[in-house]
Amino acid sequence: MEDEDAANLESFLQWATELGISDSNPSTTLSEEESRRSSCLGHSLVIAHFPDAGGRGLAAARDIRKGELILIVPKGVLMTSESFMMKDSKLSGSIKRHSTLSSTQILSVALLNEVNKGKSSWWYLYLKQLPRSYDILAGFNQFEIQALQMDDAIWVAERAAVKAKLEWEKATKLMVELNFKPALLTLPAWLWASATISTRTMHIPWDDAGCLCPVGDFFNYAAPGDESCDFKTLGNCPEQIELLDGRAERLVDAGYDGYRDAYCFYARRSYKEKEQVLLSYGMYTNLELLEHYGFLLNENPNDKAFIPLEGDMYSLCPWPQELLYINQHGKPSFALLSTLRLWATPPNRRRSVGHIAYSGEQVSAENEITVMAWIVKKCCDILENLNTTPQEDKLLLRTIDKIQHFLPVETEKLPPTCISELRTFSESNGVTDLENFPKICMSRKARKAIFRWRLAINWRYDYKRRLMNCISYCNQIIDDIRCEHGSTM
Ligand SMILES: C[S@@+](CC[C@H](N)C(=O)[O-])C[C@H]1O[C@@H](n2cnc3c(N)ncnc32)[C@H](O)[C@@H]1O
Repeated sequence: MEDEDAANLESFLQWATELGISDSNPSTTLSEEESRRSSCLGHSLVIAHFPDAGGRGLAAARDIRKGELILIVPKGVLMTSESFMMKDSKLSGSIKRHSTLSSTQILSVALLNEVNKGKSSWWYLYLKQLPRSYDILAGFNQFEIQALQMDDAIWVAERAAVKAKLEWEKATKLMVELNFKPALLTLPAWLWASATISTRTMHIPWDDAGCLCPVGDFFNYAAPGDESCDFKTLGNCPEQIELLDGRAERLVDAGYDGYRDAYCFYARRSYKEKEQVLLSYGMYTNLELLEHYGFLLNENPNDKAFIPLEGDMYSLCPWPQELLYINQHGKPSFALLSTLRLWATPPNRRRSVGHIAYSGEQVSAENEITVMAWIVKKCCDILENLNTTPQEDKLLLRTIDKIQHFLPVETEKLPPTCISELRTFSESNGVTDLENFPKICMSRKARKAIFRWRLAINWRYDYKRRLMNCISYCNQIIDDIRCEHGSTM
């Protein structure tokens, strides 16, 4: 199987090379040896495996400077609804008769249409490189969704599943017209196609659904941090300036370049040889990464924990609700604090102190204590009402580690909540006897189910840790104020 995968990858890279995909900047003079190279990779990038950071990905083939052009994928190789239709008049004619389908539905049908062609598809070698399954929320079953525990997260997952099913139902007539094989008319096939699009497409200006970009879609993700454009570093890379995101201070590491007629990828920072070269797909919280990409980051600077507020609080907030959150270190956001400070002010004084609250200043020591105490109580209430404590989640994660490594599970040492969740998981995978637990890892399907269950527990554990950090943060502020103003506060 590994030999077969390696052979498939080699054929794919040969195909990509013939079609003009290249990791060399055309304006760079290559050595004779490099010019003879038969692969589109090897000058700037090589395919490598990163078990803890996305699996298959691209590593630096040499030291790379920030801003360097590292990969070019010509327009002709991009898979877009337009390019699919150009190569297939039957598809194009049928799609015209289904004008109510969204651009993403059309791209999903077009992708499945290529899979339906098997070896005769022009993109066959690329299609063989696509993952066989995905872990995005739309594919979670009820048990996996409930394992998220938080109502908001459960709602996001259920919405994703319902949306995918509705889109599939609406596209079925077109897929029947196109004579898809029965297996490709099913919901699992649709979920595969829409997950391929969700996890791998890149933005193009002429189609909202984006494009699939062979080789370019091997880049794994790093969250955008503080990478404002450093013009001094870019001095040697004038082409990068063209990809500044309109506002001239934001560096975009990939984009369609109309001048080159190609998708171009630039290094967002400097890399040492063999380091993984990463791409920022956008700014996402961990729940959004799970929803759209099927993974979580241990350290995500853009992660946010939301807590439900009282109805009258929202009416005092002039900012969008997404700004009312607790950050990854447990600190309430500027908008959340400002809103709560105003809410904790008697209604007849709100007008006069509004400008203080909205500028992010404390209204008074007393007001600050009320706000911090409210947040502490809210976080404690949420934590108490969830099925498991963070410590129990940690135990479950350790237990899952054992299961994944085929080690025996000592259920007698686990608290009842963990046993109950283990039992529900095992029953939903056809094992009634917990002693036999490790055996269920034998099947690929069960391994995937365990992986998704682990993702859900990981997400809720991170959420709870943020709330606990927030409780410590707010209690510390209360203590500091009391210390400063005396314990009567
Ligand atoms: C565009 S693909 C990247 C290439 C992919 N690893 C492959 O083998 O084809 C995006 C997918 O890679 C995985 N991925 C990307 N970045 C990741 C990261 N930092 N941690 C874990 N998984 C990641 C996720 O499964 C995601 O949906």
